[in-house]
Amino acid sequence: MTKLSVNINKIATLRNARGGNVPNLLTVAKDIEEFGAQGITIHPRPDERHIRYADARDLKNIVTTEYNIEGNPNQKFIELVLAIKPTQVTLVPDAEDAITSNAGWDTIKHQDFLKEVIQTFKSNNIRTSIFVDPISTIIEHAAKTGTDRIELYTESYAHNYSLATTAEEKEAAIAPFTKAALTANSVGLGINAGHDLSLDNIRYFKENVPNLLEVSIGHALICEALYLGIDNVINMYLHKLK
Ligand SMILES: CC(=O)[C@@H](O)[C@H](O)COP(=O)(O)O
Ligand SMILES: NCC(=O)COP(=O)(O)O
Repeated sequence: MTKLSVNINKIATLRNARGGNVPNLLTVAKDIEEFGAQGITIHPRPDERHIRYADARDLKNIVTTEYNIEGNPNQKFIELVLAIKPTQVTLVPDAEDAITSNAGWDTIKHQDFLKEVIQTFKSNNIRTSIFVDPISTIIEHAAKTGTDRIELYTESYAHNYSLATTAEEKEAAIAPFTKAALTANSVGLGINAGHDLSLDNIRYFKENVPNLLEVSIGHALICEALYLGIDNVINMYLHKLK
């Protein structure tokens, strides 16, 4: 089974637009779990443009499914995660001014740093995942950091799949991810995935990525919910992820 973790960054973006508390992030998180999602993901960014550090702490008392916190492990982020102790921390190497996450880790260059941070989290009983591109050597070196899982950065799949008009083009879009998953399986890493996954592309991804444990989905899911309703959309994802 592949778990669906809903990224609620965009709910916080909407709330922050008016400076008040509408929509209420905690209520939405609770409802998302009630609608069947098996996890809540947040990605607090240093400028707190959507999720605030206080939200991350408040959610700890609300989330009863898997709580996944993503971010670049600077000192402030590490302290936040250690204070909250979520189910999982996902390390993402994003620049402070990045509009959104735009690359995976270089697990060769940052091997020592990743080892140290991952050890810190794991010794606090927090599952670790690191965000990576679907490249075999990167994944083999990810295993050497001691991380429990990797999160495959799926932007290129989503982009190429959206342009594909033939079976061959769809196969070309997914091929690096199938190969990456086989590598991850062979070195004992659990596999998560995320970024730009959507109702359009999720089923083909799930069908072609062996042992996919979890997907975190935010941007597309919230956009789809504008037309279809969030309870309905969550159920559609759960159906496609069976
Ligand atoms: C790690 C990742 O892939 C991201 O998708 C991220 O969590 C989304 O962040 P934004 O909502 O800030 O674009
Ligand atoms: N880790 C990916 C995530 O949480 C959501 O990414 P997106 O669906 O907002 O692109």
